[in-house]
Amino acid sequence: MSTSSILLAETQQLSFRFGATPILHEVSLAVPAASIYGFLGPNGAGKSTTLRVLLGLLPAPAGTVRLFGQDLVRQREAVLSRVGALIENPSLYDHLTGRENLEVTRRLRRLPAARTAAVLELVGLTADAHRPARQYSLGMRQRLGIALALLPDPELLILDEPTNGLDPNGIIDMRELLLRLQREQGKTILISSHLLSEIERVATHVGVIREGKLLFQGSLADLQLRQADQAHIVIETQDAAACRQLLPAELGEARVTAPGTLHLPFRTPERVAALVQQLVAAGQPLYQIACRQPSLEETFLHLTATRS
Ligand SMILES: Nc1ncnc2c1ncn2[C@@H]1O[C@H](COP(=O)(O)OP(=O)(O)OP(=O)(O)O)[C@@H](O)[C@H]1O
Repeated sequence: MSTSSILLAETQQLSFRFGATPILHEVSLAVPAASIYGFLGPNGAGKSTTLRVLLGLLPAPAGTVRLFGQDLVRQREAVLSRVGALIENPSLYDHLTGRENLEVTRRLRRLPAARTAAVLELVGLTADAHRPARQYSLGMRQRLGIALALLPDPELLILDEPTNGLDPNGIIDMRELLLRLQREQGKTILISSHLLSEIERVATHVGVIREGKLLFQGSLADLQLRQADQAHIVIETQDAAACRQLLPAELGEARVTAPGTLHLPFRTPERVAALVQQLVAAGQPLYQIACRQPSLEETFLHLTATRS
C-alpha cells in the first residue's frame, strides 16, 4: 500500500444525534497520511461534532471510527495518545508565561524536558516565551495552543477552526506553521474552517460538509476538476431572448441574465464554434463571447449553498 493511501483518520457511515436531533448523516471521512486535510463547511454544518467524535469526546457508534487503522472504541487510549488536538480556544493560564504554560502540561504528562523548547521553536514563540500569556495576541494564543497539542509529538493533529478571528498576519503565520509541521515534521493535519480561502493554499485534501452530509471529498486537484466542470460561456448580443427563440436546440438551457446577455454551460470548443456560426447565420450580432470558469471559492460556495 502506498503512503498516500494509508488513512490516519477514518469514519465510515458515521451518523450522530444530539438527543432526537440528527446532526451527522453517514459521514465517511478519509484523512490520508501526510495530508493537510481541510474540513470545510458553513457554521453549524457539523464540523466540530465530527472532530469531537474522532477525538472520543462524544460517543461514537462502535466500529465506525478508526484512527491509525484501529478502532477508536476498542483501542481508545493507544490511538488517542498519538493525536494532538486544539478544539476551540486553548485553555491557558493567563498569569503564567508561554513557557510556564507548556511546562505545566509537560510535567503532568511526564514528557522529556527538551520538548518545551522544541515546540516553542516550532510554533515561532521562542522570543516571546517569557511573556505572560495575557499579553499574547489571539494568533499567539492559538499557536501556544498548538504547541501544547504538539508536546507529546503526535502523528496526527486535529485543529478546529484555528484561524477563527485571526487578522491577516495571524492567518499567514498559521498557514506557514501548518506547512512547516507537515513538510518538516511529517505531521498529518486535519483542520476545519468555514472559509476555503483560509486553507486552500495549504490543504492537499478537502472534505466539504453541509447540514451534516459530506458533499465532496478528494484532493484539492479533484475540487479544481469539479470547478472546470462548471465552466460556462457568456454571449453578448443584441436581443438574448430572440436568440434563444431562434435556436431552441442550442440555447434551450441558456439563461438570459440581461437583455443582451446569455449564459450557458461550456461543453466543447467545437460546440462553441458551431453556435457562433448559427447565430451569425440567423442574422444576430455577436458583440462578445467569453468562457468563464468559477473560482475555487465560487465552486465551494455553490456546493455549500442551501438548496431550497
Ligand atoms: N451540545 C449540543 N446539543 C445540541 N445540539 C448541538 C450541540 N452542539 C452542537 N449542536 C448542533 O449541532 C449542529 C452542528 O454543530 P457543529 O458545532 O458541529 O457545527 P460546525 O460545523 O462546527 O459549526 P461552527 O463552526 O458554527 O461550530 C448545529 O446545528 C448545532 O446547533
